[in-house]
Amino acid sequence: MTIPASTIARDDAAVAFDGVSKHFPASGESVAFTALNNVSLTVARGSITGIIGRSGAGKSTLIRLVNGLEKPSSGKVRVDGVDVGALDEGGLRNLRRSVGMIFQHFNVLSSRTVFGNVALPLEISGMDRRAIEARVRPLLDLVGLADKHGRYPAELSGGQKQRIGIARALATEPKLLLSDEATSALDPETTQSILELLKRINAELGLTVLLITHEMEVVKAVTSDVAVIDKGEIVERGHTFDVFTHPKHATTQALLSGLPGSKLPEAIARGLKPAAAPGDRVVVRLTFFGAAAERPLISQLIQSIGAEVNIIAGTIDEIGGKPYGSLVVAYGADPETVEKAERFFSENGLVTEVLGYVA
Ligand SMILES: Nc1ncnc2c1ncn2[C@@H]1O[C@H](COP(=O)(O)OP(=O)(O)OP(=O)(O)O)[C@@H](O)[C@H]1O
Repeated sequence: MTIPASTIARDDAAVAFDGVSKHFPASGESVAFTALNNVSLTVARGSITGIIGRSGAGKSTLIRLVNGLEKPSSGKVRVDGVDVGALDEGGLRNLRRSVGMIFQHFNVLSSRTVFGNVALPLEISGMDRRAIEARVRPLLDLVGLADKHGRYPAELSGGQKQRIGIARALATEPKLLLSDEATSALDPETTQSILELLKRINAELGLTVLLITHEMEVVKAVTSDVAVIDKGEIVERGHTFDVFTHPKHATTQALLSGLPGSKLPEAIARGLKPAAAPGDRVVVRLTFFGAAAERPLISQLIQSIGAEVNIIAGTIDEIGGKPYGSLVVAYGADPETVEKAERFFSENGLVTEVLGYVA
């Protein structure tokens, strides 16, 4: 049964998009464009929710609707139950204080120290000096910049600049943090440390995080829930573990194929054939989760089919804290072996995908 988005209780939703479309009218040289088409989506309070899509899919437009930088052409965006499109200037100012945002290029002010950058939104809101000190110091501790409070951004690394961005976003004690490709300009190691920080903030402060990204690695590392956006439409959504282990839409499958560990060795990929000739071997990807990840599956498979099994590629990983494995194996493509193997896979609850055949 499908529950219409409009009847879902709002209480658990930090953000709710209800049939949201966004059309940009033609102007000058550019033709009219529909950036979002009838998007319905809820972001659960306390979750880290990822929205992933390719360049131009509509991610930034979606996130800009949340803090009122854009208004929907139709439909409603609610933050904490409040209809963003109906807010006046004062309402929008209040909303933006309760919604923090971090950016790909950090957007820190080079003329201000680390402390001065984090203090800025509080100065603007008219907070007195002592209260600002009391608010900013613990935030610098939280993001690991306490010893850098008097430094200027030019003296800091990209990861440290993003830590300023995060502390500044948290200064007004928001309930929701929006992250617009916040790790896209960082190297993989720094990305991991920033993602760890976001996870800690989510757990310790109970802050809801809505992040947009084009990187599946980011979604895998940090989110509990994910929505896949393609050409302005949500094409798949769910718990991150479920979407990663059973991707249904071609866009999700394509985005996942870029993850390290999911690729076949080049030499094998080149030699794959779509149909078997006599004596060929079938190449199969096995995906296993939870308890299956801890069993000696390959030795059991060899016993069951009574034939040789080659291991071609394999990866063990964690998605949303749950173990997950992917193994590519090859065995005889003769009907008897294939039937025994399929029986073994179904008895053991393994998800399988035939990738092709090799000589
Ligand atoms: N103000 C605007 N006027 C006209 N078209 C726009 C406007 N803003 C965005 N678009 C178009 O809407 C589409 C979605 O843009 P958006 O920036 O939301 O995509 P995105 O998924 O965030 O992409 P990227 O990852 O490249 O930033 C794009 O084709 C873009 O050209």
